[in-house]
Amino acid sequence: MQNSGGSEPKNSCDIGVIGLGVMGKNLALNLADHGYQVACFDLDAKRIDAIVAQDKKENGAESSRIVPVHTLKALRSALVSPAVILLSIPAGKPVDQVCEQLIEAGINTDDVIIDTGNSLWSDSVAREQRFADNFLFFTTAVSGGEVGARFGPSLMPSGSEQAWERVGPMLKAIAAKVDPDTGKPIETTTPGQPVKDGEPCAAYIGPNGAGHYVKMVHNGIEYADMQLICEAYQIMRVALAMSPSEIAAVFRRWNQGALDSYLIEISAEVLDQTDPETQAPLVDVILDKAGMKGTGLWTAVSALQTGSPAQTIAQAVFARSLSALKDERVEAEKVLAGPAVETVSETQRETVIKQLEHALYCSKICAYAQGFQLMKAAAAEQGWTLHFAEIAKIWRAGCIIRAVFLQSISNAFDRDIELPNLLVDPFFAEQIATHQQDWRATVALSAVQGVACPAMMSALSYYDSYRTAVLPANLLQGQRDFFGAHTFSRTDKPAGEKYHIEWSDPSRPLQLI
Ligand SMILES: NC(=O)C1=CN([C@@H]2O[C@H](COP(=O)(O)OP(=O)(O)OC[C@H]3O[C@@H](n4cnc5c(N)ncnc54)[C@H](OP(=O)(O)O)[C@@H]3O)[C@@H](O)[C@H]2O)C=CC1
Ligand SMILES: O=C(CO)[C@H](O)[C@H](O)COP(=O)(O)O
Repeated sequence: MQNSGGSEPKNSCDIGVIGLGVMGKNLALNLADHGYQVACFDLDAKRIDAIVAQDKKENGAESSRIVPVHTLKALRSALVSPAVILLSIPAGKPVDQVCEQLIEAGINTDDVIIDTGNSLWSDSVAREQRFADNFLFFTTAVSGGEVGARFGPSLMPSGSEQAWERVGPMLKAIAAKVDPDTGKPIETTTPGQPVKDGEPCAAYIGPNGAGHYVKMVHNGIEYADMQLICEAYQIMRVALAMSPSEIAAVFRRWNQGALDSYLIEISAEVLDQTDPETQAPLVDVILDKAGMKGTGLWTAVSALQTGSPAQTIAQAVFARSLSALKDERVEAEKVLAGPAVETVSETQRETVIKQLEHALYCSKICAYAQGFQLMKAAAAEQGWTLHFAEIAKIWRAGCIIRAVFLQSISNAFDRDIELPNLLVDPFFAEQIATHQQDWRATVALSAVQGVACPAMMSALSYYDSYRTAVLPANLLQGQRDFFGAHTFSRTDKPAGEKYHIEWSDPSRPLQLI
């Protein structure tokens, strides 16, 4: 159905979209490219006009494939029954408000509302229960930013299987696609010519909450991946005295190998960009205060709550927090001493860059290992059955962390569905064994040079802790028992048996508690 923008048709649209911001507008156009009739609503009528205009322009047509609607009631009336409505609005209260307004607008109990925002996973669990008598609340977390939403995002759907049966074909259609033979993304950025073949980067994750949890961890990994790349940049910039464009060239080279990823690719683009106003490298005029919307923070909090070690992800969050203390850092630089060292000589440069490439790769393996370990812990806690090979597969294209490396992760979980940690998969264990000396040399160099690399260092400590059969937690347990009678288990007795030393008694007797 074509629409000139004036009429509000009845019962003909396949799907409605509420919220025509960065993501919603592009998801709607993506749906239209796949042949769905889309009714679009936003609080701001200008955004509704804008999507109609953009659609006409992209298609060189007189009329738009988008059906504009100006009230939620009109939106519901425009849709076939049972209806499917996709929300692309800020997470939190707005989602509850719009759900309430949809009830008032006459939504039916068998209509499906899909929240596509970065909602907190526990909110999604609560919403399904809260709205159970009103409609089917479903979610699909989306990754891929503006371009992903337009031409193929990675989707992490969750909710009732009944709703998934209905919305699955639509979500699979608009998702990014991967060549099943190579595992590589099949890309397009041409409006009206969507990729139809290939494996879709959309797979049912599980009950409500599971999809948003997986997306949250995706973002936590995204934070770590970005921070690790930034640390590699900083080491080259400070310790090797390289220019942004020289570093961009290194990233482009790395992008041909194991580090091949969207984030490396865009980092090179950013570093090569000149500021149109000053002609300086753009990176030098971007203020070094990192923003964040919260999903990485939620991941770190969840890791702490589930007792799942995800220090590299947490360090990436802290690195953003520390970056925000710009004024304090400027003052601290004037008074706090760093090491008195020369930058690395030009003759050493290539060796150090090779070591850095391997350090980044090993650290990245650890960040992903932490993310998957966290999802495993959460799945056990929540009773979800998460298919990790499938999750790695749907991250191969469309999303921000898309990378060649995800195929290796998927293979690892295919080899062993119960794999406790990616680090012990034979492929990854061998990769780290091969490259660990370079990783250690890089971390040592950064310490000697006084270049902060919190994520890389924490990843190495994670690796060294994880491979250590006896950690100093034995001394820690002794300390706890000393000051608080917190008891300890013994290596030579069943783990369930608790012991205490009567520390105040000079003879320090051992008691079985
Ligand atoms: N941007 C990104 O890269 C990604 C974003 N996301 C998530 O997707 C969601 C949308 O993000 P994004 O498109 O970037 O955000 P935008 O701010 O660009 O767009 C949000 C849209 O929602 C509309 N809106 C807000 N409140 C309401 C309401 N109560 N009723 C109806 N419409 C409302 C806004 O309307 P108006 O401004 O006209 O008032 C706006 O059009 C968020 O949850 C975000 O976290 C997920 C993945 C990637
Ligand atoms: O979900 C996303 C991509 O996957 C968003 O881009 C995300 O919001 C970015 O997070 P932040 O603003 O905290 O850096």
